[in-house]
Amino acid sequence: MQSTPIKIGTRGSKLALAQAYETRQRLMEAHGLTENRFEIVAIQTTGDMIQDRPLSEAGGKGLFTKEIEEALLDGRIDLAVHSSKDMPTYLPDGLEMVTFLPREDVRDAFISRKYGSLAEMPEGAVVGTSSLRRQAMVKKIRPDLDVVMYRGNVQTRLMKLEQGVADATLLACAGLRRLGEAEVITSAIDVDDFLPAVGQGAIGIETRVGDERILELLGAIHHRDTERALACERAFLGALDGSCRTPIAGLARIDGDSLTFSGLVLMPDGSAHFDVVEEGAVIDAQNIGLRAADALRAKAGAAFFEAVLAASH
Ligand SMILES: NCc1[nH]cc(CCC(=O)O)c1CC(=O)O
Repeated sequence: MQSTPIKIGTRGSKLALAQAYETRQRLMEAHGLTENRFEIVAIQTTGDMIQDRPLSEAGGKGLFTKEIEEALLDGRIDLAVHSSKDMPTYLPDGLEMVTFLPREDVRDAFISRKYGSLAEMPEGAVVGTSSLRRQAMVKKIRPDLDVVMYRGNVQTRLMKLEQGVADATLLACAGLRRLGEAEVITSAIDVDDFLPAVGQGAIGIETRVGDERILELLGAIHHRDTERALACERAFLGALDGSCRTPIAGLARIDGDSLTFSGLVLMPDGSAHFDVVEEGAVIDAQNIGLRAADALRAKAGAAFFEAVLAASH
């Protein structure tokens, strides 16, 4: 391997850095390196700077990736480590995300000092979240609970809980585990009760198209089944909604050669929802996601999607 360090780009949040370190660790182990040949480059993004309003109002998902993608295209970094969940459906020309690390726990975590689960919360108790999907899912299951929306990274959201802004919050189990904070999880919610976001728990690595040197390096840490699950989930999301103003959930589960995808769209207030299940061969992952999107669109109708967008403004 050459001697100039390979530059790993990432956002600067604690979680993003933990994911970049995990990637470096896996690369060093997979290639039997004893000496660090990687430099981690933290890049501040527009999304990190906006703290005063919901991101869905500020223009959606690309906000956390633009500056990192510019660095990748400029050659200031060689690869970018992302939470797949935060990645836009379509990437800029010249970039691709084809490498995935083994997926962490995909479930959402219920976190509270007062109650053991959503079901145990009394009427009128407050759930704080910054995700439209979680808001809608909570309202779907428990219309009698209050949901307050607030922004901030994982640490900020946990702090708001301590300050009593909410009685409970929901966060991805994966992020908490990667931060070494799994002990704050009161209970992990079964995916059949609370479908995760597309890409939840999966670290994706973005690279320049055709950068064989880097792609070959990454081949050693790539996890095939995670790639296929993500291909399915991202096809589903892309076919339904490129923005993040629609509460959408989706999860592909792989068992041997077969893949089962479950998808869900909801009204932000949880008052209506439509779900879909599609199965097929793993090699057909992307088509299964597209089929699920078609089926869901047919079931829900165009008026439903218009109503969702009108309600999430
Ligand atoms: N939107 C923020 C974000 N992006 C990725 C994760 C957690 C890790 C993951 O889902 O892979 C989180 C925080 C959360 O949802 O709790």
